[in-house]
Amino acid sequence: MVLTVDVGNTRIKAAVFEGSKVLENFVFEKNELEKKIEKILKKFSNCSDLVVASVGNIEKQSFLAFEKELNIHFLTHEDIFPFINKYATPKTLGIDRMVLAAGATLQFPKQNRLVIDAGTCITYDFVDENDNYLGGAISPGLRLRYEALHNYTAKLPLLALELPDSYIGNSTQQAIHSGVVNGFVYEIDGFIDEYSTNFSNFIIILTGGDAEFLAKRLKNTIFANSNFLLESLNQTFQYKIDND
Ligand SMILES: Nc1ncnc2c1ncn2[C@@H]1O[C@H](COP(=O)(O)OP(=O)(O)O)[C@@H](O)[C@H]1O
Ligand SMILES: CC(C)(COP(=O)(O)O)[C@@H](O)C(=O)NCCC(=O)O
Ligand SMILES: [K+]
Repeated sequence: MVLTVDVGNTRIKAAVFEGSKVLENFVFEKNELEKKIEKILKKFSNCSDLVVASVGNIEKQSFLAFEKELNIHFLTHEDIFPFINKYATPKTLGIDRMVLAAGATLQFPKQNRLVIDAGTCITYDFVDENDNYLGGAISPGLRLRYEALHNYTAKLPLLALELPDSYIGNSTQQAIHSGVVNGFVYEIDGFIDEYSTNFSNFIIILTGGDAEFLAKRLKNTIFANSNFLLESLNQTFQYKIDND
């Protein structure tokens, strides 16, 4: 059994895998890390490996307490990945993006793949049919857009996510909802259109905390898989064992 842990900038997501099958999923806050992992390992005492991808401010040291119980694999860009990394700054590429690209490469062979992760940030990652990782884009996520408008202005309130009535917002609140939610959806549809113009035979994978919300609202039909990062983490680990 393998315990996978994804430390994002908002929350921690974890899952226990038996082979390629998910046994259970968990979501928790950063300050609950040790307590939650302890609890998971008590329930799934057959876990032999803990695999972590962290882009949050949690480092390897936070997991060393569990070293007696299982093997810790804290992934970095120095690990082995199934794609050719063409990013101009491979050392600064987020490990979450590397894991997503690895999962896309392994799960969808011989085709162009675009992974969109709508989390704290929206990340776009493109791996072509020859398994070259080319890069993508980073932009503010849904929650971050609401917070940025409030934090960097004097007059804009902090609003909770709400569907806008129209693209023409007729009040401050509606204008913010339209700008944030419609802007978010238009951006993603715009990127998908751009990729579609330039590449054929490509698959789109949508994941992250806002994936379900988004999938229903995009012009382009794509299926969301909120668990894609954790599944990819499990696959990246299996790939590492097979190829090390
Ligand atoms: N319970 C929740 N707590 C925080 N964010 C949530 C929650 N449910 C949905 N979200 C949405 O998920 C996004 C964060 O996604 P997530 O994948 O958890 O981020 P990260 O991987 O960067 O930590 C936010 O933009 C927010 O709109
Ligand atoms: C872009 C990110 C902040 C996204 O983080 P997330 O939204 O998943 O919490 C993360 O992938 C990161 O820190 N990347 C480093 C820069 C890069 O990928 O080029
Ligand atoms: K992301």
